[in-house]
Amino acid sequence: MSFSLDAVGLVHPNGHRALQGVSLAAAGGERLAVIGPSGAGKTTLLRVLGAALRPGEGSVRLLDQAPWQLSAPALRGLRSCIGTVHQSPPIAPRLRVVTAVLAGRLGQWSALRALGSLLRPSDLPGAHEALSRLALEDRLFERCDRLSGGQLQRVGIARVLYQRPALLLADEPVSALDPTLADLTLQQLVRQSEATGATLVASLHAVDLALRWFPRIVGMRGGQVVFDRPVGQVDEAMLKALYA
Ligand SMILES: Nc1ncnc2c1ncn2[C@@H]1O[C@H](COP(=O)(O)OP(=O)(O)OP(=O)(O)O)[C@@H](O)[C@H]1O
Repeated sequence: MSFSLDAVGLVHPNGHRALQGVSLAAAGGERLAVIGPSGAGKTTLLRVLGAALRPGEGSVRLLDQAPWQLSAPALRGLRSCIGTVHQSPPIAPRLRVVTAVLAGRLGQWSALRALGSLLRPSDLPGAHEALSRLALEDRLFERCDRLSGGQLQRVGIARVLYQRPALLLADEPVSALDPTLADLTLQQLVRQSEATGATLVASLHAVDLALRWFPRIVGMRGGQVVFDRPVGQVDEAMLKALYA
């Protein structure tokens, strides 16, 4: 199993319950889209899958490990095998695009190599290849604060493609992109999953994109999974009820 959640519940520090009784599992290489209205708990779910949030209830296994029973170094090692595409990527504004992309492998490199790469980019062909998949190769040496929101979002995705994680999580990965780029970007995420065997979980507001690119659709509402079906079994009535 790539991940499995059993009866997971999570209450945020302000007392707001974001997840309740969530059970969900996926085998390596599966591709799931998580859809549902704003506030349904999609981001919270992805943060649990990224070992960034520890739920108060239920059990979590990620890449065959129980993250919250690991030592700190082992947890860091597990996190380096999980890649997250954020809605707004956490990228320092003054960083050059090439450095931001190469940072995808910082967790896998020795401290010396990581430091060296920050000072002098060590794998230009790798960064170029990841950026060219998102039509951004001409921005290799641009500073990140000179990019548009959509370009920055694609740099964040190139970084995760370069990382080559075993579990690839994408939180609204195409929210800042026009329809053509959104399609190209999802195609690249799917290709990555096919080429590397990575499990891909993406939260999406664009239901049409979820249905086009993902074989399995998970509907969330009010912190709960309300359906989990192969795409061919998701119909209009289910979508209407989900967003009602
Ligand atoms: N850090 C936090 N502290 C307190 N409450 C939070 C926090 N993060 C999320 N929430 C609350 O938890 C619920 C689920 O939020 P979450 O961001 O997971 O939903 P979502 O489905 O991703 O929403 P959206 O589609 O708008 O991004 C919401 O009611 C939200 O207000």
